[in-house]
Amino acid sequence: MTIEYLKKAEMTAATGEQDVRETVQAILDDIEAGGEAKARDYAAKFDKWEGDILVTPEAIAEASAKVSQKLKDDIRFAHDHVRRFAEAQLATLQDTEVELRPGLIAGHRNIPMSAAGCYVPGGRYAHVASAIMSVTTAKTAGVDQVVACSPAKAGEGVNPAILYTLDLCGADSVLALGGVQGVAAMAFGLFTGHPADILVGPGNQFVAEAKRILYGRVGIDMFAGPSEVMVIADATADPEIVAWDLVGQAEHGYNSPAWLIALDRKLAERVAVLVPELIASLPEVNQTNAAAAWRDYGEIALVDSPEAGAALSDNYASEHLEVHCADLDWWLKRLRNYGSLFLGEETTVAFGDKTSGPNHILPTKGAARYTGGLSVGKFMKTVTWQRMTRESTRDIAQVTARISRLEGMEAHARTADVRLEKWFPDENFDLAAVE
Ligand SMILES: NC(=O)C1=CN([C@@H]2O[C@H](COP(=O)(O)OP(=O)(O)OC[C@H]3O[C@@H](n4cnc5c(N)ncnc54)[C@H](O)[C@@H]3O)[C@@H](O)[C@H]2O)C=CC1
Ligand SMILES: O=C(O)[C@@H](O)CS(=O)(=O)O
Ligand SMILES: [Zn+2]
Repeated sequence: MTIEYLKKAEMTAATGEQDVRETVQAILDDIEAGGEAKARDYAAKFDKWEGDILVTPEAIAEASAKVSQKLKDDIRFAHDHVRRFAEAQLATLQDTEVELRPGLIAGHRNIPMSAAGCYVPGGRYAHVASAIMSVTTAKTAGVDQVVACSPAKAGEGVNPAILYTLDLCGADSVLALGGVQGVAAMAFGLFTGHPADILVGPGNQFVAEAKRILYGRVGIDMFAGPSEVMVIADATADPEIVAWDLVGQAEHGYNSPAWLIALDRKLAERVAVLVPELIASLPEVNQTNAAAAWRDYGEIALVDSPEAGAALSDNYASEHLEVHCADLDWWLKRLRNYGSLFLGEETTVAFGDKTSGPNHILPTKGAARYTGGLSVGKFMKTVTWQRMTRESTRDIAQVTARISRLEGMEAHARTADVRLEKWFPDENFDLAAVE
């Protein structure tokens, strides 16, 4: 198996991690000590926003009135797919119970969390689709209190289309806060009195790191940082479509990796020429983002077999993975590590990002090795229960007492002894530790 890099990235997803960690920890400590006033200070400092933090129903109505009917229809179109996909996933989460031995019944229940905090990014772009992805999924799962936050722009507030969307999807409250201050406010219940049980949603490196640091005190969906795309393409692929799909995600920001694994040299060389040309054709902000991302994080690797391509792809565990190859079924079966998979050139990451249905809040920085993206299951706790008849305790209590004594846990053993004494007074049991 050989891998030849036609373009190798200078930077990896881990570049600059330590600086971000220190910045984020300092802001979190400050807000934990200083509460709402400190959160306001950071909104003023980073986003120049000094207006209301808790968005009022009147402000939401006013913002919604500014959104055109055509855009409302498009948002509803996307929302309908995301909600129906989430409902289909919910239907697969079944409670269960089983009789493990006569009289011993054990089960599990899926219980939605009570409060969720949904981060909706808004620094560079107006992430309307992210609002749909998190809030709709939380509400479909049955979360009672859904608090959303999104950065406000100086003099304008939160983007009107995002406010309309959050309201449509069922957010219970909305905070005009972004970055670490938004994440902290949702975790600590500032402005709403509803501290989040789980924080979800994508964001830049500061947002993703804030969630990571808070994990443990609250649940998080996953590490959903700067967007990544990988395309695996063979000689059957259209180089222009491949190149656009790489550029399509590189525009997210200067630190968004776009990787190509090519099974054909001609295709790889053509894409290498096309990508900078396509980037140059973009509007200025998008061009600046994508050019930096491609320069520092872009890669083109040439491999000599599908197996080598699949193995390399699994190492990267990309957030988004597109396959433009013959025999898509082989790839579907073989690939293991990705946030979301797009099979064939008829689909593309942007379709998934905006409208098609499966969630776009997905693991980055290799987290796809151990988790998938956001789904109703992330808002659920699968908790277990058990009950037993007195008769069934006879065997369980004896084994429990013996294992507990072997472990040196005498009080555990006595909780078994006491039951056997009370419920089977005429019987003798061997309750000593077994060596
Ligand atoms: N993994 C996923 O599923 C997805 C990831 N994304 C990613 O979300 C990100 C969105 O990023 P942005 O546009 O920046 O919006 P954002 O809303 O995530 O971040 C903006 C906030 O960052 C904070 N900030 C900016 N500079 C800072 C600094 N020097 N120190 C501390 N805080 C600072 C500000 O408070 C600002 O409100 C992109 O990286 C995109 O790729 C977007 C959608 C899905
Ligand atoms: O990383 C992601 O999932 C993004 O590509 C989603 S969006 O383009 O911001 O909608
Ligand atoms: Zn995208």
